[in-house]
Amino acid sequence: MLKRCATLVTCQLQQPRCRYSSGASNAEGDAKARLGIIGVPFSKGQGKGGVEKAPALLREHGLVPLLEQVSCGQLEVHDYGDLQFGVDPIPTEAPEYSKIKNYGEFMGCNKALIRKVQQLLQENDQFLTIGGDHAIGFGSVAGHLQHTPNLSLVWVDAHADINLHNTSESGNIHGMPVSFLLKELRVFWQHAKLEQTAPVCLAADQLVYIGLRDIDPYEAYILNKLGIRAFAMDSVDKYGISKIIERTLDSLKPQNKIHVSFDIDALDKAVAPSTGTAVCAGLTLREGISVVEALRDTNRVQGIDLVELNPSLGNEQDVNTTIASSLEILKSICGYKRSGNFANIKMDLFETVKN
Ligand SMILES: NC(=[NH2+])NCCC[C@H](N)C(=O)O
Ligand SMILES: [Mn+2]
Ligand SMILES: [Mn+2]
Repeated sequence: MLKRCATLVTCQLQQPRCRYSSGASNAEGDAKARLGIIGVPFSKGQGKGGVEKAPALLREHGLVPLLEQVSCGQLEVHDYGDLQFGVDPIPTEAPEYSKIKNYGEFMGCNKALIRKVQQLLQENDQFLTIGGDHAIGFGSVAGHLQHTPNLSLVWVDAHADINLHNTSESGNIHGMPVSFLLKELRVFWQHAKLEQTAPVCLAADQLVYIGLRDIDPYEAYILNKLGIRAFAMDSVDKYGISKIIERTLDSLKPQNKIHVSFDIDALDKAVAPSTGTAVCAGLTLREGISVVEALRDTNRVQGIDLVELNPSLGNEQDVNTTIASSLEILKSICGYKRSGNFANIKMDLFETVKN
């Protein structure tokens, strides 16, 4: 019996070895891939305090060892701590920006993040940005774009976050980061001087949304006008998540690296209640995991954001549920296989049995 088991394992060694598959392959073959983590405790993109506590909380819940463990020893995780940032002045020539809440705080933080992400990519194969609210999606993706101009962005979210200063109903800048990234919308932000801080921008055809179900009217107009691919929850329900994943992968240029910006409110309230703008009828945890597994398996994911986990919202059970879901998403994107993997087992255990 045990002998058969040993044979079975030997035969199956043909299976591709486990490696941290979500990104650039490592030049030295067997060398571990490096993942750099940066915490961004920014909460000024919306009105609810508490979201700034998420990076420390995820670390307390063992984020770093967890990611090293699920990558079956193929990943070295480097935690760069939390981003330090200041406040930028509001451009005097743009009094309309004062309609946005905390523009100066937003720019101060994102400029620092743009620089930090470039450093992370010089020193690592992949990076993970932990928010904070989704306003930091601008700096994270913009920093990524300055390092790797050929980039596709998968924005997993209940919201499109593509408002402009003059279309936002709330004035909350966590509902706007995508508009700062797109080439086609730069003209609306001309006083932000983005050509100095983030000259490389994203083409609308390299953005895909998954999970949308709360889109403002002007956002719907922008998505339509720019022909942006958006798989809202009605499409997920109509076609099923596997079809949506297939269509997402088909739409990404195969030579491009991938940035996955995951807003935890993409998931259903039942599995992610502790978030500032929860919307019902979202992705199940299994659907969320399937999305990130498929992206990971392309071996092209180079940047990841996990945002909008707010431990000050809901009761203790809500917070624990939301932390657990966040960790499941991050585990899967960093290499955890639900189908199991044996790439890093000690083969000599089987040798002993055989003899
Ligand atoms: N990252 C988020 N959770 N964004 C929610 C944005 C909600 C709304 N569309 C707004 O602009 O205010
Ligand atoms: Mn968002
Ligand atoms: Mn959202």
